[in-house]
Formats: sequence, C-alpha cells, structure tokens
Amino acid sequence: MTKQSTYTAKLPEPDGTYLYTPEEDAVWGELYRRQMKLLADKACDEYLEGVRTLGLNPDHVPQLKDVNRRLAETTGFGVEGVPALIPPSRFYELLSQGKFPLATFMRRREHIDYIEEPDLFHEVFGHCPLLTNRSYANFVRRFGQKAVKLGKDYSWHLFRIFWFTIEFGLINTPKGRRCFGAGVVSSPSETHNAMEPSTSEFRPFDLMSVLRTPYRIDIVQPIYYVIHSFAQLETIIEEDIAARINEAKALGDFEPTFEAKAS
Ligand SMILES: C[C@H](O)[C@H](O)[C@H]1CNc2nc(N)[nH]c(=O)c2N1
Ligand SMILES: N[C@@H](Cc1ccccc1)C(=O)O
Ligand SMILES: [Fe+2]
Repeated sequence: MTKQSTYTAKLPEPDGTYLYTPEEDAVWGELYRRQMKLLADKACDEYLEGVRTLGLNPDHVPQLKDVNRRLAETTGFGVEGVPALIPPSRFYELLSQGKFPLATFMRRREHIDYIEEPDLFHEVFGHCPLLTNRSYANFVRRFGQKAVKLGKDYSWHLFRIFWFTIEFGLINTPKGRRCFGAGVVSSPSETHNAMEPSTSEFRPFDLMSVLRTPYRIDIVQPIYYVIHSFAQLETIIEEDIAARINEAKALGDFEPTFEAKAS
C-alpha cells in the first residue's frame, strides 16, 4: 500500500479463497451496478463483452480462482493475488509471464467514487474484462517482457506507456470516443471526468508524447490519450522502445498540467 494507506492486506485462506465481509460484498455490488449503468454508453464494446465473458455479477466480490478459470478459457492470461502496490520489477516480471497482479483488498464505502491506490474492484472490474481480449492481453505480456529486458533505467518511462493505455486509455469507435482504461472504468469520478471535454484534454495516442507526459496516480487525470484500435496497441509495443525512451529523455518532459503533490 502507499505510505498513507489506511488499508491492510487481504490474505488468502489456506485453500486459496479470500474471505470478504458482507459490507465488502455490498460495496462491490453497489459499485458494480452503478458502473454498469454508467458505462453502457461510455465503455467500448470489447470491455462490456469482457464483463459478460468473465461472468462478473453484483452479488458478491468475485474469487480470484474463478476469474483465473474464465481467463484460462479465453486468452490464457492468469491473475495473481498481491497485497497492494508491488515493486516495478516484480510487477513487470509477472506481466511478462502472462500473470496480472491483483491487489486483493476491497475499498471502503468512503472511497467508493475514487481511491488513490488500486484495490480489488479496480483490478477485477477494471482490468480483467479486457484480459479476455487477445490484443490487450498480448500487449500486456509483451510490455512486461520488454520492461524486464530494459531494466530499471527505463522503468518510469515504460510505466507512462502502461498508464496512458491500460490504466487511463480511451478509444475511438464508430459509436464515438469510449473508455477502456481500467482506472477510468473502476471509478465513477474518473468515468465522468474522462467524458468531460470542459475539464479534460484528449490527445491522439502518440508514443513520443506519451513518453514525455508526467502523471499523478492520486488525482483524476487532466489528460487522456486516445487509441483507434486494440490492434494499435500491439504495433506500439513492437517499436524500438529503448530508442524511443532515450529520445524522450533527450527531449525532456512536458510541463506538468497539475499541481505538485503536497507532501
Ligand atoms: C512504476 C511502477 O511500475 C508502477 O507504479 C507499478 C508498481 N506496482 C504496482 N503494483 C500493482 N499491484 N499494481 C500496479 O499497477 C503497479 N504499478
Ligand atoms: N483511482 C482508481 C484506482 C487506481 C488507483 C491508482 C492507479 C490506478 C487506479 C479507482 O478509484 O478505481
Ligand atoms: Fe490498474
């Protein structure tokens, strides 16, 4: 967890199941219902299809092993329970092996609209539906493999690619601009913000621009990058990422559009 986190890790029982309280189930259910309604005309079809494929429902917090089984039947991606944020090297290693790390604790009601760190709702409701999509899953695995190979000097820039696609990406579709980023679909505040041209800036995805854009993890995003297809993700990750990052470092970061984090 982040330094100021008020959450404790949710550890598995000896048989691998995770126990959630009735209150945690209720928060899951309320958020699930609210987001499914909100996202019907705001999330891309691939995401909404993924929710159905996974069999997610508002009745209770899903079990990791059920999510794992459904994913195994589609793209073969796996998920692995982790206590909270993990070090980048471990994060990248798991992705490279086709395993998505899932923080297993559930947010409390006070954070129902927005939480500053990934919780199980974000991980499962946000990421797992699209892990049923072949291009998304390929991108995530290839990203992990490249990140492992490039090592820690490239880590922060690499994460910007992940951030502006997998976490907070939008996509142009025949029905208009829709969201697919996990951090957009898992937070009611972020979903509203990401559809609001008066408070948000939308930029077409461009690798060099993304690599030069600083972000903050703990605020609704001021800038979103927009892809035109999931196949585009697969071409991005096959570029010479090390060379592009070196170029981005030479050019320097864009001026942040947000306030520095209070400490
Ligand atoms: C920069 C770094 O790679 C990034 O913040 C990672 C770190 N650890 C993480 N750990 C988890 N569980 N989930 C994440 O999204 C991340 N992000
Ligand atoms: N803000 C997201 C969670 C999140 C935190 C940090 C990074 C990504 C996602 C939510 O409320 O669902
Ligand atoms: Fe995430």
